[in-house]
Amino acid sequence: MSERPTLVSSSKTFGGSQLRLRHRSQVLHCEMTYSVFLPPQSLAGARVPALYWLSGLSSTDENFMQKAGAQRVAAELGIAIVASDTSPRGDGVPSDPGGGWDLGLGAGFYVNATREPWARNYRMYDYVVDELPALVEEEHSLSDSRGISGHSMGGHGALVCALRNPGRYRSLSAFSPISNPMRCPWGEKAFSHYLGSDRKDWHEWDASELLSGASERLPILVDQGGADPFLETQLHPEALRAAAERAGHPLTLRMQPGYDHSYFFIATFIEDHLRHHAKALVR
Ligand SMILES: N[C@@H](CCC(=O)N[C@@H](CSC=O)C(=O)NCC(=O)O)C(=O)O
Repeated sequence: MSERPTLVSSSKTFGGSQLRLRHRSQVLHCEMTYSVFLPPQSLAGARVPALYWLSGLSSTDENFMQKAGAQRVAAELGIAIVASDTSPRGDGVPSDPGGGWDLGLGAGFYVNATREPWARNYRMYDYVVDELPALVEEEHSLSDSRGISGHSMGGHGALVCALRNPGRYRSLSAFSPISNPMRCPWGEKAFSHYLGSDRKDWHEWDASELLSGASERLPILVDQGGADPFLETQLHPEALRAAAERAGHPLTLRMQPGYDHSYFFIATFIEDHLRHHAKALVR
């Protein structure tokens, strides 16, 4: 069990609390910061469900909380939101030797790295699936009714975390996910560093590969901007659609004409995602 987090900041919003906290991660061997929105129902003593949010490349725990505009509807629905950082951080944590923003700091890809120099710190999968929920459920009196969502690299993370852990999440969605990381430049770069060059080891971290063997058919909502500059090179939602059709997996993939990859797009459709999650989380 991790030691108790310390409060970095606290602001009242929509009758709830927007908090930022730091703690020592046993899994990542570094200090980590996370953000949590607690709805008014939580402050009144209810043990509320939580939506876990995973952000994309170059983000921290703050991007979603500051830009997505999720708090008003989360307060109405009585859902907490927990946003993780996107990689381990701090002195001694390695990053991209080439100085890129698609590997290393801000780019943990929500996998457990097996290769050096990454293996000691880069265990974001264990962090977001196990360590962080255990910590926040205890610290903020959240229920173990969990949903998961994310954007781009975080959309990939949300899909993989849910598909690998039947029963752990009650709801799943993603914005512009990297749907087939084994077959796009961002994923190939990250996986070859974190997991090594044997592509057989990559399958278990690729949502389009995992769908066929999924033992749970959790409905997935995906929104994808039609004017996203990364759509054709990096994201490949058509691979996820094809895998879902082959597997008979319930996927609602909505192409949204004219929208790009930014948080302006996420802010436009976040309410639909929160209501999708609430159907499974709020009883
Ligand atoms: N740092 C880069 C921009 C990288 C970028 O576009 N990141 C996206 C996620 S991309 C896939 O994971 C993002 O969410 N950025 C944060 C934000 O608040 O928009 C650059 O400077 O070009």
